[in-house]
Amino acid sequence: MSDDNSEITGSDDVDGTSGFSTDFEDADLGDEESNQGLFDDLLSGEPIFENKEVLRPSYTPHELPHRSDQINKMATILVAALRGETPSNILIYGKTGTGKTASAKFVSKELESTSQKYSVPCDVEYINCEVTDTQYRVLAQLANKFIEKNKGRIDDRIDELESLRDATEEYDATADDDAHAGDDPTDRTAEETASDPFDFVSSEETESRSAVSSGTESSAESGDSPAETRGSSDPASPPVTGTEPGDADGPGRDGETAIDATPQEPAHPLESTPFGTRAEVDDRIAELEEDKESFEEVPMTGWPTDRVYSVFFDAVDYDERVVVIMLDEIDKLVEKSGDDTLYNLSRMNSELENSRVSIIGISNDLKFTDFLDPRVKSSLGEEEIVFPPYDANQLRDILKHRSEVAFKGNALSDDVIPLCAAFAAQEHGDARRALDLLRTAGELAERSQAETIVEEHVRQAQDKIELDRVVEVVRTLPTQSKLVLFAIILLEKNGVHSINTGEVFNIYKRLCEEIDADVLTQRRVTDLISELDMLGIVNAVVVSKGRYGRTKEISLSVPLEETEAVLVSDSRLSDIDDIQPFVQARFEN
Ligand SMILES: Nc1ncnc2c1ncn2[C@@H]1O[C@H](COP(=O)(O)OP(=O)(O)OP(=O)(O)O)[C@@H](O)[C@H]1O
Repeated sequence: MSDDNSEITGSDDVDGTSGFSTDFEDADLGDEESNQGLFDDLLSGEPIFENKEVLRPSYTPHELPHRSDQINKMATILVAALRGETPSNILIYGKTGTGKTASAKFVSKELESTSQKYSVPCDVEYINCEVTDTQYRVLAQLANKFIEKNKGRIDDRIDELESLRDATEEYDATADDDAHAGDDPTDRTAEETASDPFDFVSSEETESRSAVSSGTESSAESGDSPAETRGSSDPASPPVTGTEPGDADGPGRDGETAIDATPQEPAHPLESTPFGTRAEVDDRIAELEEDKESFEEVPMTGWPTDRVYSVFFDAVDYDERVVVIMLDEIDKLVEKSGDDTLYNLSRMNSELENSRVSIIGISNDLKFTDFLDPRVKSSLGEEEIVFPPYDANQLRDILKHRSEVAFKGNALSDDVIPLCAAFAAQEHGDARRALDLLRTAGELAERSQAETIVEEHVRQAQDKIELDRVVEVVRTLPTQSKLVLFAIILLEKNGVHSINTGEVFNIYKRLCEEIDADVLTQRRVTDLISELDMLGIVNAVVVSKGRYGRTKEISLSVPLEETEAVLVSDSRLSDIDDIQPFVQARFEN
């Protein structure tokens, strides 16, 4: 057995790059000799980053400079939820990277934590409609989230009720014992309390016993019966269960327990609860178990939408609470599947009995409400908050805040942040782009083992990000557009300048034949060239040829080799072999 272990240990050694060694001696030797320092050099350079994660889009910052107006406005509207009222619906607009999602998430986090602090039930649910883009999926996702929350709450309640039942059982058993024993309960109480003052159960037992003494013996004198004692208290005040305060079946337990449970008159566990007997507690537990069983999760496809809606509706209305539903990229939902979801969500409040729903819609597209039913439009846009683009100075502040945590002390030269901010400000004031630039510049500096990030790294980062964008756009083009682009690339590669549509079409046709693709008409190919122009991949300008009319002159606006490499990585286009002679043959014709 120990041999086996030594083998495993030896082979698991991270330094053992020469392969598996079977005993410790080999492994030790391997440490020295087989390690060729692949990672050592990289590790030895002073790392530029202190914490790179804070520059990633997934990181939610604790501070959002230049967004306090928008954040305060959101908070002013949503505070209604903490008062148990329904907040107005909110529409948030702004271009990409202007901090809409980050601000909305920040506010909702605050809202949820404050609601917990003051025990006001309020739930916020976030949905990204770019991913969840049909009514079915939105409702199903919401239904399942609320079912999960409901189950969690039911479990908590059951736990509390079980503790209450146990405490009652114990209390009753003790009451019986004492009634038969005829001891002096007061003496025993004192002894037990002294023996372990911090033991909750024993002290509760103690209290129970003294309660028995006062409830049975002394009450005979005072005329109080235990039932009367119980009944006399406020039904809304808390049970003495020893469990954490929660939302069992009546709020506001804490202080009152302390006041009620005087040493002389310790409370019966069911006092101040809506339950008269242990059996009633058991019935309530059974009822909750049944509720829990009755929730049926919605499958991700297959049900009629009205069934999904009704499950969602019941799940939301199961509890008294305010629900805030945050629909990010809401325009994508409307674009893909119309405004039915928003219509259904916005009319829910008139039918809900226990809960209230409020919607926050977030969109990049200022015009999407033009496509909404007027009723949905007015209900959704009760409040509108605009997120303007950041200017270069604001981006500078944002980057400064983040860079303090992200980088080592002297890793940034002075001109880096202003340059990143300036580049991103040109791109419609996009904070995401600014952060990407800064992170990529840092990575490039780290890769070249530089000690500081300088202006040149930022410029390289700008080129790299641009190229990454191009690669992504080209990679996801439909095959026909790829063929048109390939034709343009082949022409450029062969030194053809001022390429016209006819030339592109001829090469395109040959490429289609080569890979057995349908050949589109020249008019359609012209449209595809215009689309490539709009994506910034080619530049197509209309030039007048005098009496020969007008024609389009096309040139590539992206790096040729990298773009070609992306195209041939497509399995269909990679079938085109020996491209060079093929194009030349075309020109010799
Ligand atoms: N004021 C700010 N302070 C710090 N970071 C910010 C600020 N505004 C935006 N960011 C950061 O910029 C990035 C983009 O922000 P966010 O996702 O909130 O933009 P958005 O407006 O929702 O964009 P999109 O519409 O593309 O989703 C995130 O990493 C975010 O943390």
